[in-house]
Amino acid sequence: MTELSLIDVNKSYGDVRVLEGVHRKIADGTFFTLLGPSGCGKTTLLRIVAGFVSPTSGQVRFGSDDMTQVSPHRRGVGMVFQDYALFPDKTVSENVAYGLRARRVAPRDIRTRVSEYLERVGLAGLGDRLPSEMSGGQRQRVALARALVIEPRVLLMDEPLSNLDASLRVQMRDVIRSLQLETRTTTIFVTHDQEEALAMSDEIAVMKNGRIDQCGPPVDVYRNPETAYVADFVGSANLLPAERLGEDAGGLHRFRVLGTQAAGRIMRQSDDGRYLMVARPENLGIRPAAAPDSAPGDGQLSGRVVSMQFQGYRTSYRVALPDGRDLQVEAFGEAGAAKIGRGEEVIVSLGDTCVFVPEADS
Ligand SMILES: Nc1ncnc2c1ncn2[C@@H]1O[C@H](COP(=O)(O)OP(=O)(O)OP(=O)(O)O)[C@@H](O)[C@H]1O
Repeated sequence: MTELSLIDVNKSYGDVRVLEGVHRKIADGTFFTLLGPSGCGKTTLLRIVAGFVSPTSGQVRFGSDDMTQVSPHRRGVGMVFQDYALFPDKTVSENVAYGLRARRVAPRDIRTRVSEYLERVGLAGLGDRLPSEMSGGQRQRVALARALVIEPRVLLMDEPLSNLDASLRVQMRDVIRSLQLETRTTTIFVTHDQEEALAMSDEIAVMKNGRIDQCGPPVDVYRNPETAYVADFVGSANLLPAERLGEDAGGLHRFRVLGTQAAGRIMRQSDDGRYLMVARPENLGIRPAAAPDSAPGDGQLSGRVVSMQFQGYRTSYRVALPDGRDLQVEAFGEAGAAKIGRGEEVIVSLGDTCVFVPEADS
């Protein structure tokens, strides 16, 4: 169990700044996810925590221990990689035993702990197989057992699910998260898959160009994105230009949005006073314009359905607005029962859960 501190971590390769001012405390036992597109610095940060890469400046601490100059094999980290990185000529048990042998644990204890961890990952009885005789999901379970059997201070996982097919990926999320909760190992998990990050994490750090753009529990990051980048990267979002009109009682701000008005919270102040409204597709309402009392009122926009996809429990609509923009709307339950057809005129209500972010990215 370890609290992990990243203290003003910077990394440059020549003139290229790969990490800039990464500063974060990760509480003991947290499942912490680094989420971002390719090239934003996730793997570099993970490798700095592991000790394979030295930061240009800054510190990595495990508890009160400064690990910045400590070599990787002395940090007590367990690692799981995308490509499993198992020894192909060693059996499953030998693979799992590797870290214990290196630590000179007594052979009898090694046997006990290896079978305990094989059981924990659901591979009891398969210890004599070679990795080549296992499926992708099973190989990743071996890698997980090998990383956890040493009872690491910190577990580091670099896109561990990316090589698995879609349904196995979803199943393995559960395996990894359950084991992490059982062992309470402080974990850093790298992914570019926002769904994976939302489903598994205690905290998500959304990275952009070597910086953490926003960090928080999944529900917070999803509901209260502070930038358009985060709103767009985590879940899908309609982003509409919004002109601030003033502040209501209760701290809500009133905006003009495409000719109508909407109120909501400002998540981060804009330097130039320009904002975007973030509206999640599932928070927008949709109804036929032909219904009685359907002139668009406050907080409503008129549009026309240009595409409709019925997906059972929900229906996804794309609604074209008169100014040429499209809105994505998701309707669930009865409202989502594909009742509105392609080409129909509709009224979209903006609802009261919209938030506002600066138009310009910081
Ligand atoms: N050894 C290196 N020398 C020079 N540049 C490097 C080195 N390692 C990484 N980089 C650069 O640092 C940036 C961040 O790379 P990193 O692998 O950390 O990104 P990432 O977010 O993990 O992306 P991916 O998901 O594609 O692995 C990239 O622009 C990469 O080209």
